Amino acid sequence: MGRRAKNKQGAPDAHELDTLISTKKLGKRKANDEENDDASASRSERPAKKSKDSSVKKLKEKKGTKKAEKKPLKSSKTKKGKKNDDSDEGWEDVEDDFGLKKGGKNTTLFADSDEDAFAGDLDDLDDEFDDDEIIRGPAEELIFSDDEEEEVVLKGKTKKSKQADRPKKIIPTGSDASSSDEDSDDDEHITMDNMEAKSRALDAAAAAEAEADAAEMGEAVEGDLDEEFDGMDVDEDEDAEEFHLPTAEEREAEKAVGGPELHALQRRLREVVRVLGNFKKRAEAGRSRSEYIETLIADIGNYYGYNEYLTEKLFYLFPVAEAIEFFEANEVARPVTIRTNTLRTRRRELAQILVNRGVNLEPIGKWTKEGLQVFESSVPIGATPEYLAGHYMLQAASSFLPVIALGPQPNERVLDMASAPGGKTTHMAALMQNTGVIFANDANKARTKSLTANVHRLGCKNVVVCSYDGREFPKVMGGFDRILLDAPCSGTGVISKDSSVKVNKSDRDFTLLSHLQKQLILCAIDSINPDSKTGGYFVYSTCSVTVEENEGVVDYALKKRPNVKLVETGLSFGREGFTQYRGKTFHPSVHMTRRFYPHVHNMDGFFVAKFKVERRKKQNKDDDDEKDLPVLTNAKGELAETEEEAAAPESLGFDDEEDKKYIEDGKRWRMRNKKGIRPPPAGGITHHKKAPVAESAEATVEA
Ligand SMILES: C[S@@+](CC[C@H](N)C(=O)[O-])C[C@H]1O[C@@H](n2cnc3c(N)ncnc32)[C@H](O)[C@@H]1O
Repeated sequence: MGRRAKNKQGAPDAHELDTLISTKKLGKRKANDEENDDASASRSERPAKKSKDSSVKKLKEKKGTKKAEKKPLKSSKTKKGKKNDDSDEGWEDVEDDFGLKKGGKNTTLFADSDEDAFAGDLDDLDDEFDDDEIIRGPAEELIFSDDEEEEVVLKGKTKKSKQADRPKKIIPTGSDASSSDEDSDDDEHITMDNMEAKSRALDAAAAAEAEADAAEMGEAVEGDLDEEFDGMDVDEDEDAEEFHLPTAEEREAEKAVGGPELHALQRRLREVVRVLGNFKKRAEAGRSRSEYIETLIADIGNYYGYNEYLTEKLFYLFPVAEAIEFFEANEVARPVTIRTNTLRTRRRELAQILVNRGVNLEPIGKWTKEGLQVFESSVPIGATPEYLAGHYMLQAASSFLPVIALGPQPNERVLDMASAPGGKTTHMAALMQNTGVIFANDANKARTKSLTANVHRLGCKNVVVCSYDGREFPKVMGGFDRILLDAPCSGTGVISKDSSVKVNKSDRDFTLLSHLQKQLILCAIDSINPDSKTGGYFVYSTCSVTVEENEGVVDYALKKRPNVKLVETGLSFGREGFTQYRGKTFHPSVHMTRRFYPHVHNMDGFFVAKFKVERRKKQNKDDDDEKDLPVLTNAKGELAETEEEAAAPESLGFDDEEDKKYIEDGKRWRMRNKKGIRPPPAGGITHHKKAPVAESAEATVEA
């Protein structure tokens, strides 16, 4: 059995993953769909509701058994914390659309996490990520349905809980690999005594697993499809009716009547994967591999509700069997994780308090000293007193990674070029122990509201919030020791959070986004001080898994800026970036970039690249690239004659004349605030130049 399959996140049928796309697994999807009226455009092509097949029934039985096995929170402290709770209360669903039932009223606890990595299609930016709702959210209690199916009522629609069982740990661990149905063992519960030991054990297992995973990935990517499938336990029912791959005409006819019947679609998916596993042996005479692939892509799109364009784009990232795992993982919510705000508390103390409140949690693993994974909670995790006091941030595990890779140091000057709502900014502030300065920028002014709120809530005192189009840098500011560009992207890594991505991205979106990303990456590189004594590092990240938004952008930067090189991210897990992809070849050092996947690491799809920026050498006048370089300016926005001049730290000095009025304004402010004196305006009130903000992210893309 492929180890990747074993380590998949704890979907209700995760323990059955030794069969790659078993009937049960496909059945689960069907069950979800039948009960979720959220039909997307492409899903409208799907067949109308049908009665549940036997596989779904089997799945239900299984789930019922697992529910019965589920144990209540154990610690006495927990019980104490739950004294007013119903015994069946607990964590219902950790998706972004947490469902709450109270007195028949349906409410949504979280609009989204603090982190909200997705920001691709710049049209959803204003509303999607505003976490005010989290801050103000009613402290209602989750009511755990007694129903065997664990259905929750969400916004007037019935939806099956995707988190019926306790989710698996983030990144594959030894315990995951050997996990059976009993993944909610009592001894997995954290206590203050076992926390450190458990963390160490987890870390050792995770490191070993990550290593094995990387090795396996190497084999899988290079391996022939036939080999990939040969060892797999793909259903092979000898008695089953012989499988016939439909012809193009037959598929057209099928489409005309609303697509294939669901059961037939499931079977066809299975069969095509099986055939592709050993094409020579299993293929129908006279049919080509590309016919099978074409059918499979269309069927995956149809089954999981993606448009064909995106299905194909994502499909080719993986060997066939693994692609199915990826699509399947996008149907399951990722675990809820929180980041301890070390400016306010310690992880140990936070864990203790939350355990007392009835939260079942564990450290995420060795790779983070701040992260905790929440398994269950009898209190709303986004409305505890500790949350409100800024002791933690609700933050996807993947979002820790670029900050860890960047490693900002105390007293540095740092730029977070696209920072709202501030998950990573506040993390950096904590690592810098509130020293130095972080310019937290975001082009979308509306989004800086939640950014500012988070900065205040978490007690970050070294953050300056600003709102420029990132492409204005280094014209507005430069000379940074480190920069993070967590770029606007398509969000293909966070489909489990935002399924609209499945249908709302076109070829044009990807072209425009990667163009914007390429512009931003050059501006970020040019804003680094190559002479930084402590840094000179830049991290590029996205919550997308497509190559054109990741390796394609990184490779472009390497070509355009010979003064930068990729360095190791320092992250202990993650797959290597592609150096070759569908006919494209990237710089060999691109292997140092890291990819993270939901089906492998049990976290959102993510990409991280770390660069070291060196001083630029004089460019050859005949260099064709020269004309593509942006106009060089120094930190004051003046045209710089040379690259050295543009990058020179001296250019960052204050211009006394220009700053005089700002200094005077500041003095008057202090007088007024301290003594209540209303100072006369000296030369009138100075209006700071309005920040040039990108009209909107959408406009940026449309441009
Ligand atoms: C992936 S999100 C950032 C998430 C953030 N780093 C965090 O951890 O909370 C990308 C951000 O880029 C911003 N953005 C879009 N276009 C931009 C541009 N041209 N310049 C700067 N920011 C931009 C969006 O408003 C969005 O907030």
